[in-house]
Amino acid sequence: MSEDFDPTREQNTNDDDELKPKRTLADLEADVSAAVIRDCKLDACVGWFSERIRALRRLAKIEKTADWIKGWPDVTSLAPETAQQVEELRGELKRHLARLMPDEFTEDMDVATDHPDILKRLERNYRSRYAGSPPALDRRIKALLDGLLRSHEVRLPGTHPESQDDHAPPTTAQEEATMGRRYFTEACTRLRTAIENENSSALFACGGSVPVVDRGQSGSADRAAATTTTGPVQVYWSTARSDSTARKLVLPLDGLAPQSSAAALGDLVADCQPASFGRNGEEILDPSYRLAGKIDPSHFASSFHPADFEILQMVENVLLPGISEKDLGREDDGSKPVVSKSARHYRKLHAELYKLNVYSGPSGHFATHVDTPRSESQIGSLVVCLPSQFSGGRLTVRHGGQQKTFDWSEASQSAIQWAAFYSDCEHEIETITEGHRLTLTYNLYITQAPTAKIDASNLVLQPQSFPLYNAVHEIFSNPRFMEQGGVLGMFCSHAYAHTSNDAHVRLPRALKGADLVVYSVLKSLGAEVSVLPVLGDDDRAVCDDWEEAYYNTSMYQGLQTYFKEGGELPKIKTDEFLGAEYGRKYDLDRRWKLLLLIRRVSAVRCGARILHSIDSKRRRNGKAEETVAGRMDEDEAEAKEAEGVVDWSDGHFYRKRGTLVAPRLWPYDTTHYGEHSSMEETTMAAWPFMYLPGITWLNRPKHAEMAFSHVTYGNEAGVGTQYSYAAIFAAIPPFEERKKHLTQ
Ligand SMILES: O=C(O)CCC(=O)C(=O)O
Ligand SMILES: [Fe+2]
Repeated sequence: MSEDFDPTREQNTNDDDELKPKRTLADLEADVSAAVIRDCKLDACVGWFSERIRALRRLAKIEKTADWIKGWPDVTSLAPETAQQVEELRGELKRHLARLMPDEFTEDMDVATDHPDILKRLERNYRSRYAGSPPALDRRIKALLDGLLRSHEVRLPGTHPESQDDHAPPTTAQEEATMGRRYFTEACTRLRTAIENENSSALFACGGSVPVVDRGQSGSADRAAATTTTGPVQVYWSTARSDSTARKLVLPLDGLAPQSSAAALGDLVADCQPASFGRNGEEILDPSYRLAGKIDPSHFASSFHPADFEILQMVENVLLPGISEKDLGREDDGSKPVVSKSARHYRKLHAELYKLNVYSGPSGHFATHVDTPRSESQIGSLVVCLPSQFSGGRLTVRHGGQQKTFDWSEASQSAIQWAAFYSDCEHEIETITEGHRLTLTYNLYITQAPTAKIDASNLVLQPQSFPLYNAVHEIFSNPRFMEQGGVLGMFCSHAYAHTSNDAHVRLPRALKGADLVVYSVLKSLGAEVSVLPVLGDDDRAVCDDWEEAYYNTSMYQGLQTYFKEGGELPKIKTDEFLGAEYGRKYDLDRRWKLLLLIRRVSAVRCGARILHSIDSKRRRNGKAEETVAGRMDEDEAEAKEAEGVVDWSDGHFYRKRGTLVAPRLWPYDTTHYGEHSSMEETTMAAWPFMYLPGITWLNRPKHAEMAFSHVTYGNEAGVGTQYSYAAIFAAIPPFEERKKHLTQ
């Protein structure tokens, strides 16, 4: 779409009056709202009826004839009892219509003859793809819908008795609104800062060392020393070319025994194969990127085991907060373990030996990379550096603008040193200038039965101990902040395999670092929290309905006429998926409001664009007054002021975009659906999502994951790929409800 596209170009007139729009954006918003509300009410009534009539047919075991597919069966051909039931349902439909739209419908109307429009809707509904088995809605997405609905309901035009604050002097009400808005923006900014601080202080890597002592002197009876120090380490290896007898190396080198000599170390180094690394799914050898040797675990063994030194417990304490000695239920004296089942159950690490690597001076190194996860449950990597003299070779791990460096050269001869970090953290090994840096690498997996029930509020056992807690507590304590409830969205700080088959059982349990803190803090303060995928970048959703609408000529031309000539509002194109189904089981009023909430309406944004074009034309003619362009600029300035915080509070709910959110974690998929369908329909078929307006986003996405691929046809066949982002959503209860969580 070109910025200077000017739809009024062909009009070639200088007459300003002719160019002056007959309607304003506010007119359009009001008209669109009215039209969409009417549509939602109609659809809700029709959907309600349609479900009942379908259930009735199934119950009466009647075949699905054309008659029924129309949703309006001919009662004369039915058994009297069924005919009566159909009539009762029709009566109910009329009552519903008459109640929701008294200006248009009455109870004594004849739907079939007076309202063919309703019959058409009915048939469409009856045929709809999801008519049979609507996807189940889980508790968490319901909480989001509730939160959004509650926070918008008061602002939806025509859904509440107008002028509640008619009695208050208008200026006071206005001031109050402005102050409320200012507070909201300011509170969101503070929240965002608190989350960022949490991100930057959260640990993503840890390390330690185990000094090598001469066991002959320290004595082996000392049990404490057994876990805090180590004797020399033995490494056994074999190679394909050597005979079957294993070779042996004892580290650190003592230069006395043949197996602890420079020659033995030289043998091991010589028996290594060049170490590759993964790039675009391929194993690559590129010494400029990685210069190292490796031995696979099938060809070596060592006397070192991380479990002997409680290294895994230490890593668990840092990378899986929530698991501590205390949480594991050990009494202080270590005697009677009182197992807190939940804590023990949740998050433990399992280490799997992956490689022996040797980085040798003067040029061994490994440039910045991220370790390829070997499975969806891999959460991190553990590197154990065996005692062997070397210089250089610092390991630096980075996450979210922070970094941690492990310099093992100084104690390289005298200790086993180790580091562990989350899998998605970038890291690099600087050049080894001298000696040999030998490491054992382990993949760290999170272990629990994937079916274990999750109550993630317990994951971080003391959410109160985090500074974020105080920030959230304070903000939640203010009735100005989402007084009616609302929804906060935060993109995850770490990457997760969130489009894997079992992601929905692993998350939120596998949340890392600050993500878990955010999750637990919000949860402990009464929010309903979930991790869900978002398609596309916050409000700039993947399926650009704006572009679609822009080029949808009938709507576009209709809107032009609407503005220029004061014509009728064109038919409003809307899109919502899962609409009726998501309203199922709710009462009728809730149902139409839900429809209204999740319906994607692009007419207002399309109209704003058209007005903008007209404005530019008029400006060029030198007669601009207060223009839409000016208003859009103002909006933009306002948005900037909020620094990306999307604020719903102005109530112009068709002017801002919503977010495409999948109602749960879907696995990656591929589809051929794209052949004759729009991108949006294809997305819906492969990866169903909901359009949710009014989420307050506190940050921007960081890690994308492939959501689905689709084969495209048309001029050129190809494969398209859609990405999604894991985000934490918090449905914030209304002030009155959340007060009870704020007592501490
Ligand atoms: O040896 C190290 O410090 C890190 C090794 C590493 O990054 C790897 O093997 O992927
Ligand atoms: Fe690595």
